[in-house]
Amino acid sequence: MTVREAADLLLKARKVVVFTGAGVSAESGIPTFRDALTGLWARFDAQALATPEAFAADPALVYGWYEWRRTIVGRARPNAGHTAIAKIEAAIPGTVVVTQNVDALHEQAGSVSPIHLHGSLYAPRCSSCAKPATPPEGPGDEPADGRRLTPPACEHCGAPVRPGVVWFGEALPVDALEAAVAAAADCDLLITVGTSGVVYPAAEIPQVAARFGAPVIQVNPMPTPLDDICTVNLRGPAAEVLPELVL
Ligand SMILES: CC(C)NC(=O)[C@H](Cc1c[nH]c2ccccc12)NC(=O)[C@H](CCCC/N=C(/NCCC(=O)O)S[C@H]1O[C@H](COP(=O)(O)OP(=O)(O)OC[C@H]2O[C@@H](n3cnc4c(N)ncnc43)[C@H](O)[C@@H]2O)[C@@H](O)[C@H]1O)NC(=O)OCc1ccccc1
Ligand SMILES: [Zn+2]
Repeated sequence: MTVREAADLLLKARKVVVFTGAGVSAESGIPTFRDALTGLWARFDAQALATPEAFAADPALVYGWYEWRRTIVGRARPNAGHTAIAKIEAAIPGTVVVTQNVDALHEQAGSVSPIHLHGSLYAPRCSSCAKPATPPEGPGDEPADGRRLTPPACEHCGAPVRPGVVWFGEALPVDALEAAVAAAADCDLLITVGTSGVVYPAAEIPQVAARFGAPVIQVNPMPTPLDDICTVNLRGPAAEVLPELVL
C-alpha cells in the first residue's frame, strides 16, 4: 500500500486517532527516548533513570536529566510532521491526538488538546504532597552535556519537586488513558507515528483500534512490533511522509 492509498483512507475517515511517540519530535532535534542518553547520563539506561526509585536514590541526577531535556525541548520547534497532524485535526473535527511525548510541540503546532499519556515537562509537582510546583522560569539553560541539579523544595511541605511525567512502574493518569482507549475503540482510522510500540499500556492504543476494526496506518522509518496490525506501513520520517498524507 502506498502513501496514495493511505491518503484515500484519510479522506474517507471521520473519526481519526493520531498516536505519537518520540519519533515525531526527532526532526525537531529532540533525541528519541533511547537516544536521550549523552554526557552525564550516557552510562545510564533511560528506563532506569525514569523511575521513582532512581529519583529517590539520586534526585539531583534525575532532576538534572529532566532539566537538560527541558532545555532541549524548550529550544525545539514543531516540524512538518506536527503541522500536518494539526492540519488533519482542523480538517476532520473528530480527530483525537494521543501522545507519549512529554514535550509541547503538538500544542505549539496548533493541536487543540492532545492527550498526554506520560505527562509533561511543563507540569512539575511535589514528590510528596503532589501539589503543583511553579515551573522554573524560561526554557532552561543547562549546559550541552547536562549536570546534576538539586530539585527545588515544595513551597507547601518542603519535599523535593519532581517532573510531572509518568515514570516506569507508575500508573498513567486514569482520565487520559480512559479517553485514549475510548477514542481508539470508536475511531474509523488510527495513524501511529514515530513510536517503537514497546511501552505499555500506551502500546495497547493502536491494538485497540485494530481490534475494533479500524484500519491502522504506521509512519516509521523502521519496522516495529505494530507492523502486523497495520493496514499500511509507510517507512519514512514523519516530517516527510505526513505532509504527503494531507495534500
Ligand atoms: C519498556 C516496557 C517493557 N516496560 C513497560 O511498558 C512498563 C512495564 C509494563 C507495564 N505493562 C507491561 C506489559 C508488558 C511489558 C511491560 C509492561 N510500563 C510501565 O512501567 C508503565 C509506565 C510507562 C511510562 C513510562 N514513561 C515514559 N515517558 C515519560 C517519562 C520520560 O519521558 O522520561 S515512556 C517513554 O518511553 C517511550 C519511548 O517510546 P517511543 O516514544 O516509541 O520512543 P523510542 O525512542 O522507543 O522509539 C522511537 C521510534 O521512532 C522512530 N523514529 C525515529 N525517527 C523518526 C522520524 N523522523 N519519523 C518517524 N519515526 C521516527 C524509531 O524508528 C522508533 O521506532 C515513550 O512512551 C516515552 O514516553 N506503568 C505501569 O505499567 O504501571 C503499572 C501500574 C499500574 C497501576 C498502578 C501502579 C503501577
Ligand atoms: Zn509538597
